[in-house]
Amino acid sequence: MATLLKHSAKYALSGRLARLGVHSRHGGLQCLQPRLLPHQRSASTSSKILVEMDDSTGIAVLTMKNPPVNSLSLDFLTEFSISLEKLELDRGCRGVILTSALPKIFSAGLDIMEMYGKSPEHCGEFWKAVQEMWLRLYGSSMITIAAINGSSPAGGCLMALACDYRIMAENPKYSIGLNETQLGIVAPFWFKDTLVNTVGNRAAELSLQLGLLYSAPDALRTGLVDLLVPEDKVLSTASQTMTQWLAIPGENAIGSNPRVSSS
Ligand SMILES: CCCCC/C=C/C(=O)SCCNC(=O)CCNC(=O)[C@H](O)C(C)(C)COP(=O)(O)OP(=O)(O)OC[C@H]1O[C@@H](n2cnc3c(N)ncnc32)[C@H](O)[C@@H]1OP(=O)(O)O
Repeated sequence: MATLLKHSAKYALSGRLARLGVHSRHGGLQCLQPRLLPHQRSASTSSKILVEMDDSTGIAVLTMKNPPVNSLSLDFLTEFSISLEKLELDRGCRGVILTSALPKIFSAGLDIMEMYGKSPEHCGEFWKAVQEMWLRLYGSSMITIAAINGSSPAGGCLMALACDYRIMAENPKYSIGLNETQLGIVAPFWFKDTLVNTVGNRAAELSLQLGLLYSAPDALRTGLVDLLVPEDKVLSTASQTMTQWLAIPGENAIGSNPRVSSS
């Protein structure tokens, strides 16, 4: 089941890339264009996502840049999933760091404008894109680390939860959590499951029923994030942590993850 999830998530979107006509030097699909530095390459794969890949380390940094708050619109989610799929198909890429280009905000969650006054067809497409984003991240065969450099409510929190490890800026003004209840909506079961897998049953129950948004220190206490660091160290710490994870022999860091190995 675990392997199935990994593989189905990995290949579910490959048809979309093929339709976009993006091909690679491996005979598969192209990840990124070459850059001037010999050991690195980098490309802005879309208007809302910047992907910087370091060939020498196998680490890619995926930076969300969808002002004003990195809300997860249909366009954004589509670009996000395509960017992640390109990295998944790049044999040289072993780890992805997810972060934000915007000051004070990681992601404001689902784009509220996508959910009101839209046709059922549009809502269906939007919801499918939300699920694809989650499947891509949660089922990734790469190590994924969220470098949370700002607030991250609701769907933004889900994105972070879908990563293997979460490092947050230790700014007490930043908040994170699945606060859907406070918005008058119920988080879908797979939002809940992702939270339970991270913080455990009781903390997840309280968190979801009360729609709690945690300050960065409280998020660390409850296990919602794994590490707090000064704001200007979030990305560098994520890189160091990734290097440590990638040094685990074989694919053991992925294979030892209970969400993957026990299902
Ligand atoms: C149908 C079932 C769905 C179940 C699951 C749902 C999951 C979700 O993710 S629902 C979305 C939940 N997200 C939120 O409720 C976040 C709301 N936003 C905020 O809390 C704050 O905006 C902030 C903490 C993210 C940032 O605060 P601040 O820096 O003070 O910025 P502003 O509040 O002034 O916002 C700037 C600008 O951005 C617009 N905006 C904020 N959030 C969203 C969003 N989620 N979608 C679309 N647009 C958003 C906000 O309206 C402002 O716009 P302007 O007034 O035009 O400047």
